[in-house]
Amino acid sequence: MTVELTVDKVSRAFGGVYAVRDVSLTVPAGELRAVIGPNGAGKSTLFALIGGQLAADTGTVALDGIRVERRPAHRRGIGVVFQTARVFHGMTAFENVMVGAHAVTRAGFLAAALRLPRHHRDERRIREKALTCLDRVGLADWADRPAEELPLGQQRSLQLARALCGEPRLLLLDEPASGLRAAEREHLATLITRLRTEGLTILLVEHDVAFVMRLADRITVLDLGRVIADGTPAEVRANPEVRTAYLGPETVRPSEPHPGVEGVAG
Ligand SMILES: Nc1ncnc2c1ncn2[C@@H]1O[C@H](COP(=O)(O)OP(=O)(O)OP(=O)(O)O)[C@@H](O)[C@H]1O
Repeated sequence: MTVELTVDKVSRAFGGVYAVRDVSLTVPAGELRAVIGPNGAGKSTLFALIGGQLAADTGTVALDGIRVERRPAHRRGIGVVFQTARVFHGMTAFENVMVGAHAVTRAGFLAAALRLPRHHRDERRIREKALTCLDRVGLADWADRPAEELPLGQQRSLQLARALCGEPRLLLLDEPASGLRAAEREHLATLITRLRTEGLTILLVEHDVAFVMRLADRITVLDLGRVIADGTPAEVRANPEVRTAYLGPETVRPSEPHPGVEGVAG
């Protein structure tokens, strides 16, 4: 089920200004790749171009060599957890995940409306799948709780469960650790690592550079819409261009560690 992601020379401009320009990257199957960069570097735009929430002006996106950039988001086989995503209020954790699972049943609306046997089979399958997804993120015991009552860390896990129910081959996580407390971050880090071990290819945008350095196999660094570095966490940490992008040219001295890029990473 693992899949390789290839982004080739993707660009997208807003009002004549490039948010993402000629970005190319390859994430081998089963890799956990982080994308970092200063504010406005183009990280969220790049994610939306890969996930299909935004159309690219030029360039291609392929999964295992099959181009998907013209497909709508729900037909790309990509699960996305957005920075701004919220759980659905007034629904239990289980029902929240059911919404994700419904997206992948094929029998669809007509079968449901006519109450065909196929619909009942599907419904049972969806319920089982939703429970499995909750279990995968450690929320099985919380299935019947109203989603909005879960602590923020568990709401994030719930969003992950919802994305997993769409049976993605690639997972895009946009700042999944933002706003979480230390213990919740730890839990999330363990969960993401486990999903990767289970065979998912994962792309992660995160401002918490320490979190990223610990988790990622490789890191791609964006600045002003372009890729300025790509390498292992150690390579990226040592890259002078990356330090300059984060701090600005005047403030960087080669011998000086940068708290964002190096200091926190130990
Ligand atoms: N819908 C839009 N309309 C106009 N400009 C946009 C739009 N989306 C993004 N931009 C611009 O594109 C550039 C890249 O934005 P983007 O949100 O992708 O960066 P980012 O790296 O995710 O930033 P942050 O870390 O602050 O979330 C910014 O200059 C932003 O103002």
